[in-house]
Formats: sequence, structure tokens, C-alpha cells
Amino acid sequence: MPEIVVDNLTHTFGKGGAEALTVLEGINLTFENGSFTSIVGTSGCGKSTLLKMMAGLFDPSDGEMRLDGEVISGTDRRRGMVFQQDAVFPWMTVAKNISYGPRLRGASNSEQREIEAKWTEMVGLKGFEDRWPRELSGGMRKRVDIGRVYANDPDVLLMDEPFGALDAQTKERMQTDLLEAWQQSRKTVIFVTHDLEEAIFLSDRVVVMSARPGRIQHIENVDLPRPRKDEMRLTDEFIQIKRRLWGMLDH
Ligand SMILES: Nc1ncnc2c1ncn2[C@@H]1O[C@H](COP(=O)(O)OP(=O)(O)OP(=O)(O)O)[C@@H](O)[C@H]1O
Repeated sequence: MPEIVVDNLTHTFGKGGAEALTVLEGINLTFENGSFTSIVGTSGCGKSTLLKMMAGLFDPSDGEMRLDGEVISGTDRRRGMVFQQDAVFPWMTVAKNISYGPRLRGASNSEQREIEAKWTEMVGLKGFEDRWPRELSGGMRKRVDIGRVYANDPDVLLMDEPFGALDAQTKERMQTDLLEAWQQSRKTVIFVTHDLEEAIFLSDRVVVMSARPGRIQHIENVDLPRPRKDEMRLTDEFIQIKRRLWGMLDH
């Protein structure tokens, strides 16, 4: 069953005003349940805007998005978002950050412990449960962020350049770990990135957007086998996809 449908979506900031700016035009996309899709495109083509609208942070000026047939409007824990800047609470330990959402919804102490144990392990933070965010590296804080979103048990994870601020080595490790968590949970993931290699490595599909106003320029199905291995980045098939997509972007 299709999970998210973006139906003829157009978005103009300040519509009707002198400074009106159309950033997205005529976007039609379907994200299948459990799929991993990346969205790439030159800076300013509206990738973050599209993702934020899927999160329900604001409504499109035309068209609509539906999750299982229901029009998306407003935020909902079924759609969890991870931003580039981590959103970890500095006054809570790793475990408390992770169980924040369930605690807010009245989960019992034992349910919270269970969720903390499951997700600290899944995001590679076992043994760090009682640490404070100030004691963690950037990559570890990102893991807390991802664990916290997963702990809410969303249907869809919306990730806006979550690894953009990390060094190359940490980034590669985070990509592999994210894929492992995704393969176990099979949530639908929509992942915005500037990094073509990251997009290809992670995804079933890479959506290429044209420069502003962003339109869908191309959809690349990535048929590399899973589980993905780091060495795949060096295969001819991988490099060919990268070259093809690179040629489509405005540099
Ligand atoms: N709230 C807003 N009001 C007015 N214009 C906005 C607003 N948010 C974004 N924009 C503009 O919309 C365009 C698209 O922005 P968006 O952040 O979606 O692009 P992007 O593709 O994610 O860019 P980048 O890759 O650089 O993050 C930009 O020109 C930006 O200045």
C-alpha cells in the first residue's frame, strides 16, 4: 500500500504579495511503505521545504500530501523529523532523551525502560545511557536524535541532511548503522542530502530535483543489493549511477 502521496504540490512563500517566491512546482511523488528514498538537488531548490511540509510544519499553497489516504496537516508523531542540527535536550541523559516522547504520552516507567534499552542499542549507544549530551561527540548526539525519533514509533522518518555536519568517517558509519536500523524496523524514510554518494548508498530511489522552482527532474531506481556494504561505493555500477546523477545537477 502506498504510504505517502504528494499530489500536484506547489508552494509559494508569500503568495499574492510583491515578494512571492515559488519554490516548488507540480510535485507528484509516491513513497511506498517501508521504502528508503533520498531527495537531491541544488541548494535552494526546495528540498527542505518539501520535507517540512511532509512533517506538517506548514501547509502547501496548492496541492496536498496524504499519509494512507489522510491529508497531512499539522505535526503528528506518525511523521518524525530529524534535522541537520541536533535537537538533543542538554538537561537530559541519553536514555531520558530517547524516552522523551513516550514519557510525554504517559508511558509507564517499565515501558520507558524498555524503549530506552531497545533504542540506545539500535542506535549504537549501549553503555552510554546515563551520559549527558555535553559528554558526547557530534555523531553520538546525532544517534540520540535518531533514537528519540524512532522511539516515537513513527510510520515515516523525515531526515533533513542529518549527517551534513559530521566528518566523512563518522558519516559513513552513521549511514551503515542507519541502514541497519531501517532494515530491522522497515519504516518509510525520506532523506534529503547534498551528498550524491550518500543518497545512492542509502536508497531504493533517488529523486533529483531541478533548480528553483523545484520540480521532479528524474527518479533513479537504485538496484544495488542489500545489505549495502561500504565496498559497493567503489563498484562500476555505483560509480555509473553517481556520474549520471552528477551530470543532472546544476553545478
Ligand atoms: N519561510 C520562508 N520564507 C520565505 N522563503 C523561504 C522560507 N523558507 C525557505 N525559503 C526559500 O525557499 C527556497 C528553498 O529553500 P529550501 O531550504 O527548501 O531549499 P533546499 O533545497 O533545502 O536548500 P539547501 O540545499 O541549501 O538546504 C530558498 O530560496 C529559501 O530562501
